[in-house]
Amino acid sequence: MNQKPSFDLSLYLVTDRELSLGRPLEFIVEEAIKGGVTMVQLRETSCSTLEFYQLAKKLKALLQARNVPLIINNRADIALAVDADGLHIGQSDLPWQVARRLLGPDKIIGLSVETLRQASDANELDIDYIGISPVFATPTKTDTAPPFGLEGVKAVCAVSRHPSVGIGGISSQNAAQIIAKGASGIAVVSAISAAENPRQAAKLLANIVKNKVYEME
Ligand SMILES: Cc1ncc(COP(=O)(O)OP(=O)(O)O)c(N)n1
Ligand SMILES: Cc1ncsc1CCOP(=O)(O)O
Ligand SMILES: [Mg+2]
Repeated sequence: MNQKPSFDLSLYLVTDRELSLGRPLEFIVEEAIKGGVTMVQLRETSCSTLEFYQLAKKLKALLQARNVPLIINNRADIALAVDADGLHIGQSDLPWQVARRLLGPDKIIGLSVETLRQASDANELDIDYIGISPVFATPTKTDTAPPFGLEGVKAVCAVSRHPSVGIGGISSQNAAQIIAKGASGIAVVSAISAAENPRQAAKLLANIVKNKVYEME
């Protein structure tokens, strides 16, 4: 019998090939895992369905071998096609009930919350984690709701029964504060994908999340 895989939100890499300085996606993901990434979301904003599917298939093989869950952004069809571990949806995506019906009880479903009200409403939903979105303004995604800021993260964590990750503008400079406000982890795009050394960047972030401290180098 299948069971929902246990998952660790500590350091969640969200992919973006456009920010990866010309390096292949597999390189970024492999290096990030070596540095301590615990979850990976395939999020590619300008790519055909065929290419998205092919990337998902490649990542599934790579991540399964390393015991790291693969989450697909937005596309339940692709999550099903590659038997991914889960799906991340936002407030304007497929409704969570439909996602749950399609994927079944054993897959991980993450939902973005953009307001405190959405966070408290999410307590009634059969989802597995929430993304606090965005914590800070970020050039990586500009069509967002107003940022929560650190006090917003604290308020969301206080009302939510779900584990949470902060996302948006997170770096080694502010990661510890997000964890200190009650989030289970951080989700990052540019802090790893655009880093000169993605493995080192992931290592530093993983250490900060684990120890809740900012360390120099
Ligand atoms: C972990 C995580 N949190 C939030 C988001 C944003 O989702 P959404 O609001 O649906 O925006 P898009 O990513 O679809 O542009 C996320 N992807 N991951
Ligand atoms: C996908 C997403 N959802 C909210 S902000 C964001 C992008 C985060 O990117 P970065 O970590 O580079 O700020
Ligand atoms: Mg979405």
